[in-house]
Amino acid sequence: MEKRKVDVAVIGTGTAGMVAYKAARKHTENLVVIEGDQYGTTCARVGCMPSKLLIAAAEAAHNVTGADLFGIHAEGVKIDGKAVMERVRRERDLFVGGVLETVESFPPEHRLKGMARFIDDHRLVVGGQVEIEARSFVIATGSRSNIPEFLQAAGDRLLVNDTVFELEDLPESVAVFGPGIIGLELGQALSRLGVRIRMFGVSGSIGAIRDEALRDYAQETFNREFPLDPSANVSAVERTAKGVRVTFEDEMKGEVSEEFDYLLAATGRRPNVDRLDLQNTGLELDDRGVPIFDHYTLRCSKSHIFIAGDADNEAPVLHEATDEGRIAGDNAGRYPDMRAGLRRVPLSIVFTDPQIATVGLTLDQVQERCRDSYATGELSFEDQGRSRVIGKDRGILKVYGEHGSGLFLGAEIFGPAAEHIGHLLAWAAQKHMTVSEMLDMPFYHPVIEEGVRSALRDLNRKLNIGPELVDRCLECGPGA
Ligand SMILES: Cc1cc2nc3c(=O)[nH]c(=O)nc-3n(C[C@H](O)[C@H](O)[C@H](O)COP(=O)(O)OP(=O)(O)OC[C@H]3O[C@@H](n4cnc5c(N)ncnc54)[C@H](O)[C@@H]3O)c2cc1C
Ligand SMILES: NC(=O)c1ccc[n+]([C@@H]2O[C@H](COP(=O)([O-])OP(=O)(O)OC[C@H]3O[C@@H](n4cnc5c(N)ncnc54)[C@H](O)[C@@H]3O)[C@@H](O)[C@H]2O)c1
Repeated sequence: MEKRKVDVAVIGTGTAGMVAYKAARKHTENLVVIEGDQYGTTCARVGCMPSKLLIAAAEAAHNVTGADLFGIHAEGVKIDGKAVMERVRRERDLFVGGVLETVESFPPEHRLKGMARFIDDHRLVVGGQVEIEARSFVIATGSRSNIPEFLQAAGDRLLVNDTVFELEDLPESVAVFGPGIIGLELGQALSRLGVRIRMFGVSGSIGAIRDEALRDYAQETFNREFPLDPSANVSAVERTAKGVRVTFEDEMKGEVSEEFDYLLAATGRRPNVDRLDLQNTGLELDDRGVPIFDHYTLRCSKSHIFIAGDADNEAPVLHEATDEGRIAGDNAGRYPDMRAGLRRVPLSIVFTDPQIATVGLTLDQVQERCRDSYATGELSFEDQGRSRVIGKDRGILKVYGEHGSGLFLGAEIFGPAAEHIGHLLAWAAQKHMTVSEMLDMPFYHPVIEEGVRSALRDLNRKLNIGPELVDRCLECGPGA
């Protein structure tokens, strides 16, 4: 077996791994970045980018078919499924191409292909052929779909995010399992592109929404477009000659069987740490087998091993993978000297319509931190001026603030432009602004952000800080 000795070994050449490699390389030229599968990253190849491309096509279709609201009737709308999927792949390949160029810019002696596993605290075997001894490591192995056993009965008609974008044409029908982030984004997009879908959940959860009222409202909203049961009772999944048959309990009809072309499993993801043979290291693991690590240094236990991205199972989104890769790579490079890295205010956005966004502390974290010492401001987008003008008037915004200090703590949104409002609120939370300070900022008219102002005013009133809330605010302009 070939043996190599390096300062730093980065395991995984996804987003976190590539950023970690670049950060570590500022400290040493004797390093290696390992990839066990394809280059190109989950985000570009089978995640963020192709899913957003499919959603963009769905939005275009929805804008046409929804134009009736404005008195505009588009006749004979035709969705060309092959063209839709071709564009998704064409644009996706451009994003992947950009990543591949970056990987190819790394010196060949720094790149290694093969699955890595630990044989002890300082040594890896890669692809069964190369032994790497390193002073420090970064685990950046990402995550993969977690598919419950009973869904495997769908056989070759079982889709996950790795395979769905490879479909040549849009199918006629898809059973979507998991009304989480992936299921909602892809399921709604498929539905808007004319695919018959039905969505099944187990735990009552919808897209990680914490607030019960918001969750119920979201369920009702999605149910206007496609059937979604977040607590479905599914008794069987079978492969049939045509596709997949799902047997489930319908509230009105009792036991029902429905046939679909495909079954899409969007039932959560698991970190890729189970194939690293971590038992050969001295790392302390949590109950999911993920190394215990420090949030600011990304150091696992008191070791020379760091972890970043989806592998650590903390905040499996792209900008966190990037931040964590930078911190972990820098610390692996400078080890045993270490630095606490910048961790940003949590921000999550789900690209459904209406969108879902969570900012700062979640409702349960607010309750844990403040007990009864917090208040919730609220706004319904149903009578928000700009939202009504553009016909995007479904939604609720909830904002949380602390009694006494008047600090803005966090927010949950199911509504229009949540991707933008989420950023606005995240920036305010990271700057530790009080609700009053946020209300001192300018608000144009007529914009959706005026709804944010209304929610903040409601919050300040409930915190006994703000001015009295008036029913019809004249200075706000009509509909604000
Ligand atoms: C459908 C979908 C849509 C998404 N949409 C969004 C979005 O809109 N916005 C957002 O912020 N996030 C989104 N995400 C999440 C985002 O894609 C991930 O958080 C991010 O890509 C994680 O990056 P990573 O570097 O941790 O993992 P990856 O990019 O998966 O990289 C891990 C790499 O490690 C390799 N590897 C694994 N094990 C080994 C081993 N033992 N040896 C060697 N190599 C190994 C893998 O092959 C892989 O290349 C989405 C995810 C999915 C699935
Ligand atoms: N816009 C974005 O930022 C974006 C988009 C997609 C994915 N992601 C990331 O990917 C991660 C994984 O997404 P995900 O949607 O797979 O996971 P998720 O945890 O968001 O949702 C999984 C859903 O599947 C349900 N479920 C579990 N077992 C089931 C079963 N047997 N039958 C039916 N439903 C079942 C769960 O109750 C949950 O609702 C997310 O946490 C997110 O961080 C982010």
